[in-house]
Amino acid sequence: MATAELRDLSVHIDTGRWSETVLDAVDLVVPEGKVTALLGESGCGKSMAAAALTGNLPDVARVSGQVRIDGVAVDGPREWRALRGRTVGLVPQEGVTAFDPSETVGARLRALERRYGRWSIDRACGAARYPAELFDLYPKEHSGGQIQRAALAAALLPAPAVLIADEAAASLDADTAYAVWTTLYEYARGGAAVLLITHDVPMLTATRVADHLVIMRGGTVVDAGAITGLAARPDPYVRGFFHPNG
Ligand SMILES: Nc1ncnc2c1ncn2[C@@H]1O[C@H](COP(=O)(O)OP(=O)(O)OP(=O)(O)O)[C@@H](O)[C@H]1O
Repeated sequence: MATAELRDLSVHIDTGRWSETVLDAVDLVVPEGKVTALLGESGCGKSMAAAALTGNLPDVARVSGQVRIDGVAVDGPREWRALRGRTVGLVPQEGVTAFDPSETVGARLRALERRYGRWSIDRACGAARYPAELFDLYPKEHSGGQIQRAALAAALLPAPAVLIADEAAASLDADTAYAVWTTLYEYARGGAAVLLITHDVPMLTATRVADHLVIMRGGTVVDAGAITGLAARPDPYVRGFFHPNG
């Protein structure tokens, strides 16, 4: 198993049309055996943090600081290629981006099962609540919630030591979302480092799946701790997540 970390990580993006510091000196630790939840307003850099932790930053990004997996700084596409799958897995915010559009989801899942020889398809699809009846469909033929669950199954098949789930339950009904959150909790308890990016604070507070919460704003980490401590903060931005009506 492995811990994933961002150390003093800054990411600057200059597309030519505009330029922005999307992560600014971010320190973030995702420890093994635990669920860490990442919260923050839309556009504050949560998905960029997920991209950094999985070696998926845009090519145009200028990066300083370190990404460490299991204490070792990772740099360069070759190193990331070696880590993806078994060591680091991502459930992307848009599940469809986890798949090749020209291949059915079932074909992709079967290929991952063969390639890694870790979890079985039945186990991964059961844990992700992805029904086998959909195997013959292409990614675009799925609903948002269906392809999100397929993306979770795909990420679980290699049984990664670090699993980053970017709004993995966002398009799901409450019961299915609860089941997916339970899966992520149990997966962490099996020893993995799990980062869960979410806007669903009511589910977070109701389930208590997260051992630790990290709060971002404007590309920086502004606070971190357990739910009870954070919910009692005087800072209106932090407090607002837990008491939306004041
Ligand atoms: N591929 C990209 N290229 C350039 N800039 C990007 C790219 N993806 C995101 N950004 C910019 O990076 C900043 C952070 O975006 P990010 O997707 O990390 O936000 P987020 O906190 O995940 O938001 P949300 O909750 O809405 O998903 C935004 O200002 C966004 O415009």
